[in-house]
Amino acid sequence: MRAAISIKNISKNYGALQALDDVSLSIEQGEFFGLLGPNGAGKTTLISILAGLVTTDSGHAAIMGADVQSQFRDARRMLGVVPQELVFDPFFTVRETLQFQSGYFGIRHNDAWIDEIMANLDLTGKADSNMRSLSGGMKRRVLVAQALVHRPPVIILDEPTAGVDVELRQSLWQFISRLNQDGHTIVLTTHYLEEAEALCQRIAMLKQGKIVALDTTANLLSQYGSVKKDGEGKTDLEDVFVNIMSGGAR
Ligand SMILES: Nc1ncnc2c1ncn2[C@@H]1O[C@H](COP(=O)(O)OP(=O)(O)OP(=O)(O)O)[C@@H](O)[C@H]1O
Repeated sequence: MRAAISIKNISKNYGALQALDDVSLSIEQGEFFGLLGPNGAGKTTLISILAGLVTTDSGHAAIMGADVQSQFRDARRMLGVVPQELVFDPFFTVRETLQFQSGYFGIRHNDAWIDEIMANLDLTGKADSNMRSLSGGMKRRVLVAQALVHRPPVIILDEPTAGVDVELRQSLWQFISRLNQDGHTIVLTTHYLEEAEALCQRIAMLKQGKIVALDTTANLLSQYGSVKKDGEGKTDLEDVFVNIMSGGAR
């Protein structure tokens, strides 16, 4: 079976800064995968390369077998990206925003699917509201909806729960988990490590542009978790993250 995402020896410099240093990674179809790392580790740069927004200096990446540069259109059609930044045209309504996004992928008459996505994200009541009138959390829901209009098999979410309330986080995770159960490949970046621990089957950790850990969540916990001094209490992904990032991993 083709990998959902294949990344081979990718490096990327911004001037003197090496944002990615020979990164290789394969994410299988149907995985719920976590891409973690401190601020500036290179997560968004990697996602931008996969989305065709940033070019690599060396290496290759493919989405469902389609090269992100030489087969850009095919690769982009296979991918839905929920970006970190809340960027919208303030004059469109929610429905228009989603129709416009469908048009970008050459899809007409997409209203039945748009209605279904909006219902799942509790956006139906806001369908005719202008984007500028929405709260930050509602805008975040529209970003998720936008990523799904063309029914991509692979979905990347770049810190989708930054600054959103508990209720939305939970409904978002229910919806994303259901998409994963339906066979979608999900890649998540987040600084909420308890979310990654609960949701992701496998995790890669980036530090200064390099992959410093790549394993199942269970293996990372058993190999890099701290044994609490009093012998009580469970180790968690935050322990693992701190241990790996401080270089103190066993
Ligand atoms: N367009 C750019 N020009 C110059 N430097 C950039 C550019 N984009 C990113 N960088 C730098 O590349 C490095 C990696 O940034 P990136 O945004 O990929 O990290 P990140 O892991 O997504 O961080 P965060 O968790 O803060 O979102 C950082 O040092 C950043 O300042």
